[in-house]
Amino acid sequence: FLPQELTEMLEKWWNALLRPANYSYFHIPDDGISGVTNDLYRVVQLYLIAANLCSAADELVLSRDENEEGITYNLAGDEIVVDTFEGVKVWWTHSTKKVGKDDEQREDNKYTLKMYRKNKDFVMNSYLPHVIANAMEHKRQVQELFLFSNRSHRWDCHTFKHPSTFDTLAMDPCVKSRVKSDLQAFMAGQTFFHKVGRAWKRGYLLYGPPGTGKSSMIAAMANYLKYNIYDLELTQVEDNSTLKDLLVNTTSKSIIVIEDIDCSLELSGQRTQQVPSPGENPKAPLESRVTLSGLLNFTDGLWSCCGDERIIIFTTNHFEKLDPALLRPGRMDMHIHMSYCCFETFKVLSANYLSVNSHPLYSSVQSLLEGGVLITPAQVTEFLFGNKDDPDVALEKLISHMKEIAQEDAKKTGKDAELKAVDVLMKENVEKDLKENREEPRKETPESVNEHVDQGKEGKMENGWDVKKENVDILKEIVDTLKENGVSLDKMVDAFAKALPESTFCKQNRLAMALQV
Ligand SMILES: Nc1ncnc2c1ncn2[C@@H]1O[C@H](COP(=O)(O)OP(=O)(O)OP(=O)(O)O)[C@@H](O)[C@H]1O
Repeated sequence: FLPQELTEMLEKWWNALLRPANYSYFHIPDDGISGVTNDLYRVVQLYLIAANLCSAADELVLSRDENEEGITYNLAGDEIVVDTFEGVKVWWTHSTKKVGKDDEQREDNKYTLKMYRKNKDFVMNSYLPHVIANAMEHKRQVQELFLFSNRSHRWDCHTFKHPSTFDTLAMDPCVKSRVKSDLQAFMAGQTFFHKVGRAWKRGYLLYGPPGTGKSSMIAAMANYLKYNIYDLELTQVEDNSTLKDLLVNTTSKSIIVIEDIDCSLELSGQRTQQVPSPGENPKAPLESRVTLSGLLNFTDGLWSCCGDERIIIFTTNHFEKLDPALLRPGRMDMHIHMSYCCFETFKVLSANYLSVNSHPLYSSVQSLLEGGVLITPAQVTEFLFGNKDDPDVALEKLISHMKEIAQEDAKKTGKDAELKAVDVLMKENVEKDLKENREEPRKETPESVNEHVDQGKEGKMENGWDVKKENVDILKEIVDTLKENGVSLDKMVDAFAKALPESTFCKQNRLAMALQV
């Protein structure tokens, strides 16, 4: 047995002797200079998997990290895999050597990249950047995502496994493809953003009623981009300075979400730092002192550039309540309206939940939706999920629910039309009365109107005016019967008005009031 040093020296000479003069070699050990882990080693490992080169080898070493789900592949001792990039051929090998003695023995692993000497510069300047880019993309695709939530001044980390994707998201197909293209352009936009001097970030405002898929959209975005999510609960943030600490501690390639921005803070008008009033605990956690200007400093001020490739999303159910400062062009780059179900949306949900792309009942769903029934995707999914094994039952139940909504709406609309008709009638009557009497306008009071009303015994009206109860009851009965027979309220009002003798102000008013009841 020869001492280790001598063996190594002989090995070196032997290799040098064997090495053809026209080849160059790059060694990539797992331990970098001064004992720091060499990240390039892991990058090469990922690249060989991503480029499917490992599968070409006959012998592989498999391992699994307890924190990772997948298996890691490595080339076994004598395996050589060939890669070709832009017509240039290179060879990869992997070797493991035991070094040190007894207790201090450890394994040194390294990849060796062999190339023709004439291609050395190309490998340095083009091939290796290609290896790194591909490995990073692969890492992005397979890595776990995390959801961070803020507790006071720090982030708590949770594994994020939300199944929502752009395929499962039901929404207007045009809007969906616009969002996807925008995200793609953003991801690939590093050079562009830097060229035009803009921070590499993008803001989205998602708005719409509850249950239309705003949270699902955020999850779909995160899964699509492979970005972690920072769910920022503003009411838990003490002040602007804590907000700053939290935001500078978010990483690149992440989505920062502030949900229900209209409810998170009384943002409107608070553009200046609030000062705690005397006696108030300056650290009071419930009374957030984050201001709109503090928040805006992070969305488009200097601090927003502490980290690249970040997306900021605000959501709201009440677009109209937002401060115009938040909506200013250039602040939120894209406003995305998540709306009630349309037929296209329904078809996506139906395909996902029931695995059907067409059904004889689709036409009924379509006409109800196109007839103006407002139902959220969340409501639709309840019917589909609850009956996912029986599309007939699922669709029948959904249709009957939608009919109920339509009837409710018709009732409400009827009431609106009713009130509108009363309004018009009363206005016309006042004008007519004034014209006929050619008097100065007289301010009507309940008492003065009552003077017009017949002297019979009264029923109390909602508006405080008194009218004869039996007349109101009869009128209500007639109105109900006509309604049941599908006579519209406008027609009823017309018919009643005509049926009355060329009447006095008080009689017509009584009709109007009765209808209002
Ligand atoms: N557009 C949609 N596409 C697919 N599923 C949806 C959609 N909208 C809602 N859903 C379903 O309804 C559930 C609730 O929706 P989600 O939480 O995304 O709505 P939201 O608009 O964020 O509601 P809120 O404003 O109350 O937070 C989701 O888990 C999903 O199953």
